Amino acid sequence: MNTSEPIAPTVESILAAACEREGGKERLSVEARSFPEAVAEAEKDGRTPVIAEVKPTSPTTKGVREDDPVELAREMVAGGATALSVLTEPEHFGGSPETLRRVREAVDVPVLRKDFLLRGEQLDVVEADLVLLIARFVDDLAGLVSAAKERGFQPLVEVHTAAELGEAIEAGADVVGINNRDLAQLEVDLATFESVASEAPEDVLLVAESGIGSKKDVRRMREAGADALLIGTAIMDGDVRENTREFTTT
Ligand SMILES: O=C(O)c1ccccc1NCC(=O)[C@H](O)[C@H](O)COP(=O)(O)O
Repeated sequence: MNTSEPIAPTVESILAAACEREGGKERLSVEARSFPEAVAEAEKDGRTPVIAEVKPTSPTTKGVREDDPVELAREMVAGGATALSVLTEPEHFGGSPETLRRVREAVDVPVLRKDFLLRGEQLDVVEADLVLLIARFVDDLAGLVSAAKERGFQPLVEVHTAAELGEAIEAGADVVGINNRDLAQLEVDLATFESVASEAPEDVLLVAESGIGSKKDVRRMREAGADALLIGTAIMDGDVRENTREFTTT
């Protein structure tokens, strides 16, 4: 792991499970749906580019959403989502690679694989358009970014600090997610995006992640330079089509 900070016990447990998880048997080759093109299309239509997250549960959410994830995904797209994020982590988030496979087959927007991937062979478990790589947790970030690109995935490299942003750029990231949730302590602060985004080069596509719960938050992240927003909890809480519509229209 790429940090010496103390880590919350839940995150220790997530990482221990991620270390144990096996990779795929054969190297994948993916024909990815372009995320930058989907973002440009949303902007052209006057929709705020939102990655809506199919997140059945999480360590910081109460309860589990039992509805069919494919139905939820279709509703999110009907609400104007530019892309979807699907949890594939089974132990703490109620996700699975099979859920991602079914969702990607059912929709035509780009789909992000949301997991805690640590090694190249773990990329080979299921096809997706984007894969999340968390700078803080990956030892060889440049190696994993290259491994993802070689397979055809678009890596979304997640950072939480300006130093991690520098590592992500150095590693070849074109799409960077700035997570407002501190994965060491699980605290959320939207000021994180504002301070880290101000250090980002112009040509990087910036995604504001976590803790976005209102139109006011959307405006705040957009004003700070977010090209797109990743929203989970606030979309999963209630009518997902209406919630997605609320965030995609300003
Ligand atoms: O969401 C959690 O509880 C969580 C706990 C431990 C590690 C990661 C966690 N979330 C990962 C995410 O990045 C979010 O699912 C995503 O950014 C959406 O956030 P939100 O809109 O706040 O649900």
